[in-house]
Amino acid sequence: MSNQPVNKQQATLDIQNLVAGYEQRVLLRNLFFAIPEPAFVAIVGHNGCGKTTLFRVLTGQIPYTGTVELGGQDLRQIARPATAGHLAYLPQRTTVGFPIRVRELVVMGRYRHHGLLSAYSLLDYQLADAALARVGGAHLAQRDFTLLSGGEQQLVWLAQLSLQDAPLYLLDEPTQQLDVYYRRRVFDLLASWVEQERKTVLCITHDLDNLLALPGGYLLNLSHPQPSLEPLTAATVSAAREFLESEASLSL
Ligand SMILES: Nc1ncnc2c1ncn2[C@@H]1O[C@H](COP(=O)(O)OP(=O)(O)OP(=O)(O)O)[C@@H](O)[C@H]1O
Repeated sequence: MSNQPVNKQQATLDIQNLVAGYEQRVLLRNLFFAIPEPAFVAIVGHNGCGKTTLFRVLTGQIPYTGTVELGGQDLRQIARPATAGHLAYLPQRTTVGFPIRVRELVVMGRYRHHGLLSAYSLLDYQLADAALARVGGAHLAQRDFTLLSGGEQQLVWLAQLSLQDAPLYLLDEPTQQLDVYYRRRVFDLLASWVEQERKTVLCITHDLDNLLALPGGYLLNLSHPQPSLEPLTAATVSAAREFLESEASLSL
């Protein structure tokens, strides 16, 4: 296994004939897609169709057949993709079991520059404050993270994630617990990661309404019998909604 430095010019993902699941249950069947340029990709589909399972493949947590390349490198050759800086991952649920100030948690997004528990510099804290401000969470900086609401905690994780500076971001329902204002704000933030920082953002979401306002990208419907990347437009989002709302799509 090698952890070669990430080539930032190849911030793409290439998946060929991916098959993955659990024991007797195959959830991802012969999946093919390639993201040639930094882009926003909305991953939609029914509960249990395999969206998080795809992220478990990409983060090296479960076995698979087929090939997956991150930035031109075979995923099988990368020991821990997140630790090595190839990607940053925000799971659906993340808990912290001890009291910690929000600012201290956010600054840990700089861990690859320092190690998780080493001393962070003034610059690191300035970056952490700026990241919190960008998600609309500046007022939370001195609060105890464990006492925040679920939505406030989600904003803090997004701020921490933005400091990780990886070419590929995997977000599992990042707006799940947020109110309507912050949902819009988070999607705008993700769009800015693509446009201004040239990141690729894979975002699992059931929030189809907010996808309509995004400036572009792709849609991947994993409930479809043969999922493929489609351009993210009002027409494709409406078609995906119609498909997912139909009784027939559940039995496919
Ligand atoms: N470790 C496991 N062993 C066996 N089955 C599992 C395991 N983890 C998940 N599953 C099952 O695999 C299926 C797909 O799970 P996954 O988390 O990928 O769904 P999802 O598309 O992300 O759903 P949701 O929208 O509800 O989050 C589910 O039925 C789940 O119960």
